[in-house]
Amino acid sequence: MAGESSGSTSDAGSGAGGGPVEVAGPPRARTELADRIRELVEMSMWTDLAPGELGAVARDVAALTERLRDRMLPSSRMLETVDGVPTGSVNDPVEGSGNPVAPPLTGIRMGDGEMWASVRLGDAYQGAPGRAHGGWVSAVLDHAVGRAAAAAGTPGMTVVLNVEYHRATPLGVPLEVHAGVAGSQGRKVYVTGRIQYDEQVTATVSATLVAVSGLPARAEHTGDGGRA
Ligand SMILES: CCCCCCCC/C=C\CCCCCCCC(=O)SCCNC(=O)CCNC(=O)[C@H](O)C(C)(C)COP(=O)(O)OP(=O)(O)OC[C@H]1O[C@@H](n2cnc3c(N)ncnc32)[C@H](O)[C@@H]1OP(=O)(O)O
Repeated sequence: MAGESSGSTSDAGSGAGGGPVEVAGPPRARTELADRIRELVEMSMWTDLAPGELGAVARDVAALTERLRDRMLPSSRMLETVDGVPTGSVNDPVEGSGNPVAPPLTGIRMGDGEMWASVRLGDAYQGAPGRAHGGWVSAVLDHAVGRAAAAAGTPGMTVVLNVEYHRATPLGVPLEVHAGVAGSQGRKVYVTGRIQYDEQVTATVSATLVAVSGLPARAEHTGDGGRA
């Protein structure tokens, strides 16, 4: 996979010069499909079509789903492997640009035990009126701390996630996400992180992860979906 411009990611970790490493995107056709589905979801929240027209749109959507069902993998993309290693970043429900459920994360940069990314939470992610749902804010931070731990070469599972919501996290704007490993003890890896909008930190996280052997220290994009 290494060296391919689409469908593979850079190693999680520092670049040759020690600086952050850009993470390449997945195959364009998969991102495009997921983007169009995201727009569909968002528009379903805004549309004021009459019920009869909504019914017709629903039938159109069902027809598109049938078209996708036409040719299926033996198991869902969530379980796809590359060289026998389970991978997740394209299909991840937080990060994955190929997963329409994901906001997703964009402009991901990996450093040594650190990650940075942007995310825009659209109207579908609203909790309290006009602000992002706290569960999604937590999900973004959980993912960020997982990536930072993996970037330190100690991929693991979150066992503690303490999120503090300092102020409203706004919808529909580019938010900046950062997480970095603060220390470790045995298999436990301590990671802190934050989400901010326009220099204002809206939420912070302090997490403990337990390093689990067998998890990949790098995230690769999946298979050949969308390239054909
Ligand atoms: C995760 C995939 C990473 C892939 C990386 C790929 C590359 C990067 C790409 C993309 C980034 C991906 C980012 C993913 C983001 C998603 C993250 C999630 O959704 S995580 C799901 C929620 N968390 C769980 O479901 C864990 C549930 N817990 C467990 O399954 C077990 O506890 C497990 C496997 C984590 C550890 O179990 P044991 O049996 O191996 O180990 P024991 O001995 O119980 O614990 C080890 C140490 O941890 C402490 N510990 C365990 N739980 C603790 C807790 N709740 N609080 C404090 N310490 C705890 C223990 O006291 C022990 O400490 P002492 O070594 O004795 O000092």
